[in-house]
Amino acid sequence: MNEFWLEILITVPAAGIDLVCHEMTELGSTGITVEERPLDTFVIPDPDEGVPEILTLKVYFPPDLPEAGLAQRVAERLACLVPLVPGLEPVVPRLRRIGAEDWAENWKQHFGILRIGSRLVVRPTWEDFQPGPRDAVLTLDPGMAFGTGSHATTRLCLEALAEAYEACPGPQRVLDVGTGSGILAVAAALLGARQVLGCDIDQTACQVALDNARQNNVAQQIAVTLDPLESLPGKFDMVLANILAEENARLAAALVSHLAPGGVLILSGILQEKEQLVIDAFAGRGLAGPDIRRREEWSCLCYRKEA
Ligand SMILES: C[S@@+](CC[C@H](N)C(=O)[O-])C[C@H]1O[C@@H](n2cnc3c(N)ncnc32)[C@H](O)[C@@H]1O
Repeated sequence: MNEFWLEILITVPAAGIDLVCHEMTELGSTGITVEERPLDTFVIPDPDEGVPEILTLKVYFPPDLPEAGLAQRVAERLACLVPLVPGLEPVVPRLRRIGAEDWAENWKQHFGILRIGSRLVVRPTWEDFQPGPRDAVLTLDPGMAFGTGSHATTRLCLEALAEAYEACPGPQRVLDVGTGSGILAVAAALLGARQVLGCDIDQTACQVALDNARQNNVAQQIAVTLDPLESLPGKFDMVLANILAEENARLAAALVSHLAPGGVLILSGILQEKEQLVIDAFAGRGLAGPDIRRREEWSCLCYRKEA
């Protein structure tokens, strides 16, 4: 692994982003980010949201590239683009070294041991933890799928799920729609579910969920499928869906039809401003609730199907 990277900041008119990225890649850059466009795989970009006219690119070069003259070469490439990109300024950018650990390790600081309710503990693989006698420890190495527990939507689901298992016995048959990393499915199995079915539209997520089930020794209780919710057989004592508000609303009939009488429905991934959209979609479907939990800008709605 490289010990450091070379980082250059360039301000670029929005219309010139593609051309500048192309030139920087030609110069040897192996990574570029746009500061004003943070990538959040969970929030669909708002098509009405205007893009700023001027954007800041952070361009990363590997250290084996000759450092001397790199900023000058970048300026020359920018100068070539000036006739094509009105407003582009071919200044010699400042170059700085950043430690590789900034990338590879720093994010781990934001993902530590998480205790949820009286028994559930989410532990990243690199953290040591001495469990108490009643602790259900979920060990997770975030793969290429959503769900570490640190996102508010997952956290809200985990809290609602853990609460459902405060009563004994907790839900025995569980359906996790949009299982992602499998974090909710694994949590349910560790807390006592006998049968958990996770489904996802993403094949990588299904694989990661299975890996996490194996890592936590609950693979026997968990099945994962790519099949769409509408085609899944069975009724469940708990249905979890950490998907977007619009998707929860679209799937309302199918989600409720998979609930056994008295079953618990936990809906997450709902921006607070979209709460009413989901409440309206689930009204008149024989459900009591919702109990609403909120964290940051997110809401989680919990219902119980009438027995
Ligand atoms: C926000 S992630 C949630 C992951 C995990 N359950 C958690 O709570 O952290 C949403 C997941 O739902 C999946 N998804 C979105 N729409 C879906 C649908 N209609 N059916 C099944 N999975 C869906 C996505 O592929 C993604 O893995």
